[in-house]
Amino acid sequence: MSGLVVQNLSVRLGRRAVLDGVSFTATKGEMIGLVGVNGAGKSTLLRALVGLLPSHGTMEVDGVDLRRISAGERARRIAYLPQEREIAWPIAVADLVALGRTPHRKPFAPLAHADLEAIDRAMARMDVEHLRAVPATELSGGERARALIARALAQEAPLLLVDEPTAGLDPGHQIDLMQVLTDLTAGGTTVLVCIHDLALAARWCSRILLVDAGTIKADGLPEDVLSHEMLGSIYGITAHIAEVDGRTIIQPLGRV
Ligand SMILES: Nc1ncnc2c1ncn2[C@@H]1O[C@H](COP(=O)(O)OP(=O)(O)OP(=O)(O)O)[C@@H](O)[C@H]1O
Repeated sequence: MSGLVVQNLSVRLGRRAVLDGVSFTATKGEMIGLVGVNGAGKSTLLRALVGLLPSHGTMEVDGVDLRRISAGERARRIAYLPQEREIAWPIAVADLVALGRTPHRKPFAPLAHADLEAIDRAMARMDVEHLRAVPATELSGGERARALIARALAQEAPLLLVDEPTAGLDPGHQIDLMQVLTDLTAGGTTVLVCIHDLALAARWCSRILLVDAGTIKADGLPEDVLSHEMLGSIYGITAHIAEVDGRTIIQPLGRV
């Protein structure tokens, strides 16, 4: 089938089963929010999908078994934004974003026209064009986050995995980013986004996977998964939940 198929995915780290029999499918053009408390296993799921962790179980993208393809082929199918925003050397923003094209290029080949277009598109989407020549080590936290997201977007892979992409972004850029991700899904990209901001998750995601202690505890529409009961039992919080223009609005209020 087209899209992502995950069946019985398990990850052990040390003596712990950090992911335990995770199964779900994501069809083309879905924007799926991964929510859950700290340590639930959300980042581990993304890292297993990109092959950064040893895992067991089935992982397929568009019918292709991810375990049977090279790292380069995998990188043409999956783009990944890690949670860490560290950039250790003073690479110019345009060169950082260009790294997203690596899976599409022959070793040492110059950037092709298609690469340059993808880089420009990604920088425009993340509003970092004006920072093109700035060393990444001289960016603010939010600017650095936007440059790193642009690098992932430049990869133009059919599956985009992003770990807390809105962390550190101002409210305007948070909305811009969620709109960019939505536009990508309209073009057929499948997006998995780890997100703690339940207001953004409810407003923008077409579906929510609730990760709890390494398993998928709930999988459904935001208004079904992000209920008062779930917010109380999983997060131990109360919230104001309303509907505006057909969208679920969530405002966390306090502890249960
Ligand atoms: N190298 C490791 N060895 C053992 N346990 C690990 C290792 N790395 C992560 N873990 C554990 O795996 C669990 C899941 O971590 P993960 O980063 O996937 O959680 P998360 O849901 O993304 O959390 P957060 O919301 O805090 O980002 C945590 O309990 C963490 O302590």
